[in-house]
Amino acid sequence: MKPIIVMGADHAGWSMKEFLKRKLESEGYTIVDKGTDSEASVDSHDYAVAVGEEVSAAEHTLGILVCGTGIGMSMTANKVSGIRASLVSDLFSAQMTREHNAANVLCLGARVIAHQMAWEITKVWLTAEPLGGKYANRVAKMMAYEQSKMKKA
Ligand SMILES: O=C[C@H](O)[C@H](O)[C@H](O)COP(=O)(O)O
Repeated sequence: MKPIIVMGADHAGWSMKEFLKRKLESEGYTIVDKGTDSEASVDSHDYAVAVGEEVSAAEHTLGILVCGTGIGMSMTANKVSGIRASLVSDLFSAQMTREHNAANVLCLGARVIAHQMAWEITKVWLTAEPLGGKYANRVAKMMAYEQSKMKKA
């Protein structure tokens, strides 16, 4: 079963988000678009939180965030509990971040890579699956640390 894809972008990433959304819809994915809807200047933070919270709350859901570099999106999304967001610019990392790190949000930089490269990365990222075993144990440690900090707060 294909995951639901929650997407978000700031003004710098809007065009790439729209491109990827069309591609994903043509491949049969269901998209939840959290905006933005134009190239008017906005703050990436708002979209990273909106996508992160939805991915964190819902089963069988993955997120894709696009800003100029992908950096602001990834930094902010990783503040949301349950989110493992990774900024990816190459195909090997796209595969590894799913297989080894079980990333649940993909961040892309529209001022760093071309639209077509973003689509190639997205396809690899969505095809790769977390490998489990020692990798799952490492991800579990990561999430246990987050949970321990939340309890103290
Ligand atoms: O990490 C942040 C992103 O790259 C933003 O897309 C970028 O900072 C936006 O810059 P500006 O508001 O100057 O277009």
